[in-house]
Amino acid sequence: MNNRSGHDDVVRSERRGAVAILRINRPEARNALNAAVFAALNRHLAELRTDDSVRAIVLAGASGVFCAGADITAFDALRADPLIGQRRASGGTLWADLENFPKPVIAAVEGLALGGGLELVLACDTSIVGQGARLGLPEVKLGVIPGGGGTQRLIRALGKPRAMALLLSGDLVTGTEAATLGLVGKVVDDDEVVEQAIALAQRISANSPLAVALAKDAALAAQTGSIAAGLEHEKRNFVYSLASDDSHEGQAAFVAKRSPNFTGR
Ligand SMILES: CCCCCCCCCCCCC/C=C/C(=O)SCCNC(=O)CCNC(=O)[C@H](O)C(C)(C)COP(=O)(O)OP(=O)(O)OC[C@H]1O[C@@H](n2cnc3c(N)ncnc32)[C@H](O)[C@@H]1OP(=O)(O)O
Repeated sequence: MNNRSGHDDVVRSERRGAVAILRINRPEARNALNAAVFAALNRHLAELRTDDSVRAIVLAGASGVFCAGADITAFDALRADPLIGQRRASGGTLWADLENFPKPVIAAVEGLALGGGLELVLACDTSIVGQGARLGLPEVKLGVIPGGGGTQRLIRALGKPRAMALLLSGDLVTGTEAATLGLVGKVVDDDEVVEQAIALAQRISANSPLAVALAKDAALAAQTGSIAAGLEHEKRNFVYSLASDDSHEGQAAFVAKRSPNFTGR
């Protein structure tokens, strides 16, 4: 079905054990983001948040492309949306919901991650990118600027000189260059991206879900506050993890020389 109609399968979900894979599915528009995609992503995340059988998420795109950014043909809808000015970012709170999701989210970037597509990557915890992929924030070439957190997350990821060069030129970089810059987690062969992202998600899923959530929560605090406040946040989470059933199970499994069976409590 032509997804330009905004049909509900604009985001497809599949499972690999404890890993949920979400695929943006608008190949006819290079997986460009529109209201239907945002609504579907929000719905899937809401379901996965409370599904204890899911321990990690992989975000990917259909047909060998991650995402070509916001749907440029939807700009009129954005202009007409009275809430855009009041929203923290265009597209609502998806970006922050993704960044603060209580389970790890890994972007599997094949082909293209442009504009809002790269902003999705930057909101994820980490990313696996194909060496030949092209990434960038070309918004300034369209007379707009990133509206999904790209100006803030790019400078935190790369530092001012490198971030400004990409942000103000709209230049694209390859997956290999992105890895060298520190824009992505890992670069792999183009045909291994999704499987490597799933493999990373599966390794994370074997760990204590509670410890993973507490570690992510503490690490994210480093992006917003002082190191003193971040260390206090880490200490609170450490003490909480030490008192958990999972920490007792991890200790017992080590002593008994067996694999732990974590419950996330
Ligand atoms: C009202 C409530 C709002 C809800 C939320 C809505 C979305 C809000 C998101 C807000 C995000 C924050 C701000 C972000 C802004 C942006 O991301 S701006 C867009 C940045 N991206 C680009 O500039 C990329 C534009 N596209 C291209 O450069 C090229 O198309 C390509 C991606 C490099 C692919 O080129 P090629 O392989 O040569 O194929 P094409 O023929 O060019 O494209 C194939 C078809 O796909 C359509 N398409 C591609 N990109 C987009 C896009 N971004 N938006 C819409 N459509 C796109 C292209 O038009 C072709 O379609 P057809 O002509 O019908 O075949």
